[in-house]
Amino acid sequence: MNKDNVRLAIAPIGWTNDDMPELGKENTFQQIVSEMALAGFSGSEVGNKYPRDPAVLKPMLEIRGLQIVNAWFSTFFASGDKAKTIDEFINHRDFLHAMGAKVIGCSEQSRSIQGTDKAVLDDKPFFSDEEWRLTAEGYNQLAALAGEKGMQVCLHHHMGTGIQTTEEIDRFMAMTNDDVYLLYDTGHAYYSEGSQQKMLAILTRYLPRINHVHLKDVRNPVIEQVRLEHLSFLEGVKRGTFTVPGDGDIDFKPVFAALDNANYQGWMVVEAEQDPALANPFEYAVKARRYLRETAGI
Ligand SMILES: O=C1C[C@@H](O)[C@H](O)[C@@H](O)C1=O
Ligand SMILES: [Co+2]
Repeated sequence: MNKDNVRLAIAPIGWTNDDMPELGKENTFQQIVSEMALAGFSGSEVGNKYPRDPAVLKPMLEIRGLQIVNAWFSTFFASGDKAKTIDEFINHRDFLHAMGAKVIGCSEQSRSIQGTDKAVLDDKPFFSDEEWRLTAEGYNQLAALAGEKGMQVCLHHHMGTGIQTTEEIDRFMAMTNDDVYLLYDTGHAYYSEGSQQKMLAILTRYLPRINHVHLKDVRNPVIEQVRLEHLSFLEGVKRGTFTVPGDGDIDFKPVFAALDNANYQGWMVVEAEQDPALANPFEYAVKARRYLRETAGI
């Protein structure tokens, strides 16, 4: 891939998991960011151990050659919580803007089962026409608010939510304006659609509107356990659904080729939540960095 176009970040979720704070609670903020830098990454997303004051956070990252590239934001438009979502979004946008980030990755969490004990492959929500209307209208407004600061908003399609499958991503992208972008997450696309081919089809269809990429690999045998035992998303994570690129069953070469051919300019973020007691986060960060050097040439 063209090194001038793409930069590499890693998410803290391998060290401390925001969805299950008991995973990695012993890992400190300073350890996390030091290990990210030592593994050879130049960006990070934001985790629950990070100081939220830009005046404190920025110098602690800068001294390690790191910058904040995005932070997760949950929206609740479909369930009618527009005013609260917009209020919180403005605070979040201003924090990310102060940190120098350019994109704001959001996930529509109305009726989401991602953090519950429901079976992720059986019980996901499906939005009504009215819920779709509210969601699209909300995201169009978020894009305008992001634009006020020269930033862009993107939707993180996610397992267990109303915007998970190819059809749902298609509907979301069709109903929103062109300044609403897609955060493409390889792991969630593969997990939802069950094949490399369908995972790639989402990527190639939306390349011009993808402005942020999460690189997650998956372990097919664990997804099979989730299916057969009707497990929740989080139970799957604890059993090892996800791992770093190159360590699981996804072939990332066509992902890199498609992004490169489309002249993708932006961040690619290694995001591989697993139990840090079973998968040492520093070891896996180094493994991911080596794989990206060898396979993507970056
Ligand atoms: O971007 C993400 C953030 C996490 O909190 C989430 O559950 C994970 O799977 C993900 O893709
Ligand atoms: Co992600």
